[in-house]
Amino acid sequence: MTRRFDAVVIGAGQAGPAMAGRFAGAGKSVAVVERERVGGTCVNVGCTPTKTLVASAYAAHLARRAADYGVSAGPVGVDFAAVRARMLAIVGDKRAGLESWLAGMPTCALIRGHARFVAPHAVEVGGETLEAEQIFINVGARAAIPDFPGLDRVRVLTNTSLLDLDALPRHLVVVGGSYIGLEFAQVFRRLGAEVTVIEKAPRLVAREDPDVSEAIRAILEAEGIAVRCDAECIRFAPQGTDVEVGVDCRGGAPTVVGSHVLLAVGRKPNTDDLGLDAAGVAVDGRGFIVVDDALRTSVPHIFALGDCNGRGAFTHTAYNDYEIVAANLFDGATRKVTDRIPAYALYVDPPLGRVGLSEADAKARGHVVRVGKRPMTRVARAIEKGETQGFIKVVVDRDSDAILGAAILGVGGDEAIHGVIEAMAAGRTATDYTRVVAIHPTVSELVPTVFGALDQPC
Ligand SMILES: Cc1cc2nc3c(=O)[nH]c(=O)nc-3n(C[C@H](O)[C@H](O)[C@H](O)COP(=O)(O)OP(=O)(O)OC[C@H]3O[C@@H](n4cnc5c(N)ncnc54)[C@H](O)[C@@H]3O)c2cc1C
Ligand SMILES: NC(=O)c1ccc[n+]([C@@H]2O[C@H](COP(=O)([O-])OP(=O)(O)OC[C@H]3O[C@@H](n4cnc5c(N)ncnc54)[C@H](O)[C@@H]3O)[C@@H](O)[C@H]2O)c1
Repeated sequence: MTRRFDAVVIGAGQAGPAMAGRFAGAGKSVAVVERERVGGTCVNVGCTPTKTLVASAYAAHLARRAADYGVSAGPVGVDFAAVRARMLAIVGDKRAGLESWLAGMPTCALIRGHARFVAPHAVEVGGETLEAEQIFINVGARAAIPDFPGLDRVRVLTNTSLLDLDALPRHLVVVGGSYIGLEFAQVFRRLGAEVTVIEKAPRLVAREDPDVSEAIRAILEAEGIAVRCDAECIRFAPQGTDVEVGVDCRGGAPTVVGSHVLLAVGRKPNTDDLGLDAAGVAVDGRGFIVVDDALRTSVPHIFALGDCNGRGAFTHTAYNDYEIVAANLFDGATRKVTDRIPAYALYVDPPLGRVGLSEADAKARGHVVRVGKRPMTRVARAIEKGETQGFIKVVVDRDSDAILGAAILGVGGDEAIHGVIEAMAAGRTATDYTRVVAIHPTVSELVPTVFGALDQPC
């Protein structure tokens, strides 16, 4: 059987449902094909569940520190089943909300199953062919599982299967010390597990400046997380019911034994089983769909949005991909993905808010930079809250006074960074920022001060 639509959207992640909504809102027919769960990675196994866990872990951490605030809370216990139940309830609500939103659109059909191209204008789902004028690929990514020696002899977890555990691991070994690895590492440590992080690079979150990496490492180690960097030749072997991880670091023991292992070494686009050849859609060497500045693939009526195009790996970048494509198709705009200023947060606690270039990247691109930095120990709000780890750092182009980037590692850093994001989006200079009158007492109020104290020792 063949059904015809104005548009077919493959994947109900962060861009697809919104795109379907735009078509349906314009009275056009649209099919959304989803092979797993509506809401994709973010809602089901990414942002939403992890941030509920971060919240539970924070509550446990603060309860243990209650005496610091003059509060006696008694012994702190963690009910892992209740933590999970809270997580599942919030995830379930969010997914159900999206499902009912899609179901409420009269010209939108949600079709369950795996979609595969059979021609440039046609995909097949469960024996049925769906034809459309335009096709939008929003298939996301999954955990990369490299072919480590011994992997076939042990059980390892990914961000997806870790969420299925119904008991707290005794000792979680996290391979990969970046976003996914570090968020889970701190969560499980705070919930009561022993945790070791193993990272191949010489430092954690190595795409950040060294001072950021060092501060994050210090925060995690202070909570009892063991960190092993420079780990070459990861290999696995069973040891009873435990798993031995060979690490070959420059220093320290050559193996770490844990009850559970999480692999968090990057993501792989879900493009290998999509029949892209049948449509003539080109991918790069890592399987990401090649797109132009307007997110068109090598086939003009097919667009790729979200993690599968390699232009971003965040929920807000996937959604922004939708905004760009929709504005260009429906509103006559000429928006481009290269206009996007990179911004993101790492949800360790305290969080790292980031925008634009790091100091190292700015220098590598030839900027002569001025840097402003202030530790959280000198931020009134952080002192009052009793959470003084981290710092505010801004990077400015010496010649143009342009704001190049910022990092706020500290309490409220994920929110306070938005002042800088918005200033950069509005094209404001560092001098402009020094004239902002911010609310006292906030972490944000120190950002103008930092811009006004460039090149000064912190
Ligand atoms: C543990 C974790 C935590 C994260 N935390 C954050 C965070 O705090 N903030 C943030 O911004 N980002 C976070 N991310 C990243 C974020 O989840 C992704 O960037 C985002 O979900 C990408 O959205 P997407 O629409 O591109 O793809 P996805 O959300 O992955 O959706 C793709 C959908 O396509 C479906 N699909 C795939 N192939 C097919 C097919 N052939 N046929 C039919 N359906 C198909 C999949 O089942 C899936 O539902 C996190 C990711 C992880 C793993
Ligand atoms: N807060 C957020 O917004 C958030 C949270 C989680 C995930 N995400 C998204 O998910 C994506 C994937 O996250 P990720 O942390 O899996 O990937 P990543 O690419 O950010 O980091 C992978 C880490 O694993 C290390 N690594 C690679 N091979 C290794 C090996 N053999 N042994 C030890 N370490 C090794 C890398 O050096 C790197 O530090 C991120 O790029 C991010 O966009 C975002």
